Amino acid sequence: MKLRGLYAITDSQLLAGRFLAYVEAALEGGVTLLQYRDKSQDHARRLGEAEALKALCERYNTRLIINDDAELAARLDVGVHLGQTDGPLTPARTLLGRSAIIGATCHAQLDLAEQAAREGADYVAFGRFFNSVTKPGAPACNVQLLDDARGRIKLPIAVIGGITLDNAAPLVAHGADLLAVIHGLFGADSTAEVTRRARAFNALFASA
Ligand SMILES: Cc1ncc(COP(=O)(O)OP(=O)(O)O)c(N)n1
Ligand SMILES: Cc1ncsc1CCOP(=O)(O)O
Ligand SMILES: [Mg+2]
Repeated sequence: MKLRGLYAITDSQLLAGRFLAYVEAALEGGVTLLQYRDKSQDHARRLGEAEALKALCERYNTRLIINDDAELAARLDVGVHLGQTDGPLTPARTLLGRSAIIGATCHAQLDLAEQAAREGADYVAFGRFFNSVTKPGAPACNVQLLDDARGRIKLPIAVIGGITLDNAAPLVAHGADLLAVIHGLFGADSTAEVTRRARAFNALFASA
């Protein structure tokens, strides 16, 4: 499977009261990867929501990724995204098996991406590229990093942080494979607008 296109990420506060409706609207518009990102410790709710997302993803032929939590990913037999403080990649691969998608946060550092590749990641993620309402304190980087990554990083590259339809095109032009988006996708007033945005993000790849 080619990892290229929109990488939709959920946010439990932003999606409160409209969680599954907005996720389904995004899937309707086309989502390559869907990440369940919930920073709470409410394990029962997290399990229930992740199971509901897995069922939705199966209907839309989309791969589900769990943020931070390799154990939950293993329980659901889906992929995981691990940041630099979320635990090592090698045991996660052992736990999840060869076919699971495992992604790694590399901030603005190519050496972290090369290390993640050596440790068996399926994609690497750089960011934040723009101001992010969701994670304002994330380390900043710019498109020069994507230029530098060309030739050095063979894995698909996800970009994240403040990405909207207005600023995403240069990231794709500079080699991004996956646009990882929270607010720029789900910060919409209606399900119809979420679907429109998802389609528009994907269209950026068709013309690249
Ligand atoms: C696709 C993608 N890229 C980066 C991140 C950030 O991961 P991390 O640094 O572990 O921060 P949190 O998301 O856990 O707050 C991500 N989740 N997804
Ligand atoms: C999790 C994360 N890591 C770096 S920026 C970010 C937040 C992305 O959310 P948004 O698309 O709303 O800026
Ligand atoms: Mg994390």
